[in-house]
Amino acid sequence: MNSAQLFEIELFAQSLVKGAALGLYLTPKPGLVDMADAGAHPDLTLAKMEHSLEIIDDYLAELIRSLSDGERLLCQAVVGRRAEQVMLEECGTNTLKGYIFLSGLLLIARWHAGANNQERLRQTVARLAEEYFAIRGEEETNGRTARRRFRTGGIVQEALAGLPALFDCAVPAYLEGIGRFGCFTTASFFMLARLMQTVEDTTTLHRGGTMGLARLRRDGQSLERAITGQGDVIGLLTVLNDEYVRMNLTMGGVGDLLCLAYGYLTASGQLMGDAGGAHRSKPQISRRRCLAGN
Ligand SMILES: CC(C)(COP(=O)(O)OP(=O)(O)OC[C@H]1O[C@@H](n2cnc3c(N)ncnc32)[C@H](O[C@H]2O[C@H](COP(=O)(O)OP(=O)(O)OP(=O)(O)O)[C@@H](O)[C@H]2O)[C@@H]1O)[C@@H](O)C(=O)NCCC(=O)NCCS
Ligand SMILES: Nc1ncnc2[nH]cnc12
Repeated sequence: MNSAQLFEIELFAQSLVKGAALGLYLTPKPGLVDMADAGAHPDLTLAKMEHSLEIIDDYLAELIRSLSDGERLLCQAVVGRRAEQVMLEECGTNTLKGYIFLSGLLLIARWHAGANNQERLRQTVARLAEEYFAIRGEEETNGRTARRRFRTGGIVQEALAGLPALFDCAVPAYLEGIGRFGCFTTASFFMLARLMQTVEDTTTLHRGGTMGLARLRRDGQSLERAITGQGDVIGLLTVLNDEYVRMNLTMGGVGDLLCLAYGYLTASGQLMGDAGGAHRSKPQISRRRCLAGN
């Protein structure tokens, strides 16, 4: 390992931490913690989530140490488990459990894949996930129960398939949003809308069953329609958040994948649509269509 490689992977890790912060601060998000409230998570606060960002930062740094020491995946899995425990002990609850796994897997894959090549990265994620789930002992988690009960793949299938919700859904949606609306916030809600329509979120299934997931899909469609039809997007999201709080409905998997997409977009220089191949030109910022400017 040379210093350029180390510098690159450290930048990648920083992007993943930044991604988690961007995902957290996007407001409003139905059911999730944001700057306005804790959504349908009475056990969470913004301060606890912010503390989780520090834990993620330390955890990714520890993963880099393990990788640069040439350790095997099994050791990185131990580092991940430790981070889950630290989060439980210091925050008193699961804050970003899914993100610990997803960001760690993507970082490890980036290390092994070398260059910033999306196809190679996806294949490496899938290969590592296969290796990881072959050695991992099963435990009784909400996710496992939901996967069994609702015959769904959840985070396990997402990882084994090379993160399609990230590469086929969230990233293209964000870039399409930037191209169409020229606005970070609108593109972000567009990405959120698509994720809501796509992710097999086991936290939603655990809280609300198949009806809950169907509701998420419908709300994702309504959100997309509001964005493309220039409706009251913030108003809609605020109403949905109130309803999710009342119904005890959430979408932790969508939240994690939103954070991961921001992280990947940052790392690949595409967050502002101004680098990374397909989107080299600066977006045309139209204040009329930009929610942030309203
Ligand atoms: C592989 C593991 C991540 C274990 O996963 P499993 O599904 O068995 O366990 P869960 O405890 O359910 O955690 C999975 C979390 O993943 C998020 N998620 C859900 N669906 C998806 C999806 N389709 N795609 C991606 N991600 C998804 C979700 O995380 C968010 O929700 C959390 C809140 O969840 P929970 O505590 O269940 O919610 P509540 O309803 O509040 O619970 P109760 O109070 O009712 O009990 C929140 O933290 C978000 O992050 C799922 O929770 C894994 O544990 C593992 O193997 N880890 C190993 C170590 C590691 O990370 N290694 C890294 C490198 S190898
Ligand atoms: N903002 C958020 N609130 C609750 N769980 C989450 N998982 C990922 N992001 C989240």
